[in-house]
Amino acid sequence: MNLVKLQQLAQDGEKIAVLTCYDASFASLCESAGVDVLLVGDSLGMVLQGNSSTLSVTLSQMVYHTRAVAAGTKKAYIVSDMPFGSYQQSPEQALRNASRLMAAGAHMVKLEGGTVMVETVRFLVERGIPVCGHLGLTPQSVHQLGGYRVQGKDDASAQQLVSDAQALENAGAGMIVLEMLPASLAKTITSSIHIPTIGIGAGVDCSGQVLVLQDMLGIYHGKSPRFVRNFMQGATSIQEAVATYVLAVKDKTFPAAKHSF
Ligand SMILES: Nc1nc(=O)c2c([nH]1)NC[C@@H]1CN(c3ccc(C(=O)N[C@@H](CCC(=O)O)C(=O)O)cc3)CN21
Ligand SMILES: CC(C)C(=O)C(=O)O
Ligand SMILES: [Mg+2]
Repeated sequence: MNLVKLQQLAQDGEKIAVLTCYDASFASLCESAGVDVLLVGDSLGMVLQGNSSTLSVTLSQMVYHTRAVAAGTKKAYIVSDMPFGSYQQSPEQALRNASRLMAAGAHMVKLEGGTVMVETVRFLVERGIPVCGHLGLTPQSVHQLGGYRVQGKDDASAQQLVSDAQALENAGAGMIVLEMLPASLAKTITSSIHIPTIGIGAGVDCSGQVLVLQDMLGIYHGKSPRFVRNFMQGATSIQEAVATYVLAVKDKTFPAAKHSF
C-alpha cells in the first residue's frame, strides 16, 4: 500500500480499512486479514499502559512500537502518531521528531490540530514527510475539551472544522482523521476536500474507518465508546474478526447509525 493508492481508493469510492496496531504479531495478522493502513496510535498510552489519557506517551515509546509494527509487515501502510509535546513547539521540532518515526519505519506521521498546525504540516511535507491531520475530538487536548465528547455540534465549530480540513489539505496533508463528529458534518468535510478522510465515530460517509484494535476485539479494559463494534462476536478467531471488520468497512455496513452521532 502507498499514499497514491490510498488516495485513488478514496477517489474511486472504495472504503479504506484502518486499525490501530502496536506490535509485530498483530501487524502481521492485520496485514494478512486485508487491513489497508496500520495506525501506531498514541492510544497505546491508554490501551497498553492503562493511563486515562494519551498525554504521557513519549516519542521513544512511539519509535519502539513503530519499529515493532514495521518489522511485522511487508506491505501495510504505517501511520504513526506524533505524541503530545513532540511537535507543537515549532516546525523544526516537528521535523526532528517526525524523522525519528520515519526512520523507525512509519510511512506517514499524524498530528492533531487544524489551522494552527498548517505551517508545521507544510514544513514537513515540503521536506518529504507525508502528514495525516486529525480533527474533531483531538485526545491530546482532552483537558481543554472537557472530556472525550462529540465535537462540531454548533454551526460555528462545524464551520471551523470545514475550514481546518481545507487548510490542512492546502498545506499538503495527505489524509485526515475525523474523530467524534456528527455524521452529517463528516460527510460535508469529506466532500469539501480531495484527500481521504478516516472516521472514528464520524459516520459512514468518510473515505475510510479506523478503530482501536483492542476495542473491536472486545479486550480493552475500559468502557467502550459508542462508535465501537465488537467484531469477535460471531467470529471463531481474531483473524476472522479482523477480516470481518475489513469487509464491513468496505461494504459500508460499519459504522451503522447506532455507532454514529
Ligand atoms: N481504547 C481506546 N479507544 C479509542 O477509541 C481511543 C482511545 N482508546 N484512546 C484515545 C482516544 C480517546 N477516545 C475516546 C475515549 C472515550 C470516549 C467516550 O467515552 N465516549 C463516550 C461518551 C460520548 C459523549 O459523552 O459524547 C461514548 O459513549 O462514545 C470516546 C473516545 C478515542 N480514542
Ligand atoms: C484513534 C486513533 C485515530 C488515534 O489517534 C489513536 O489510536 O491514537
Ligand atoms: Mg492518537
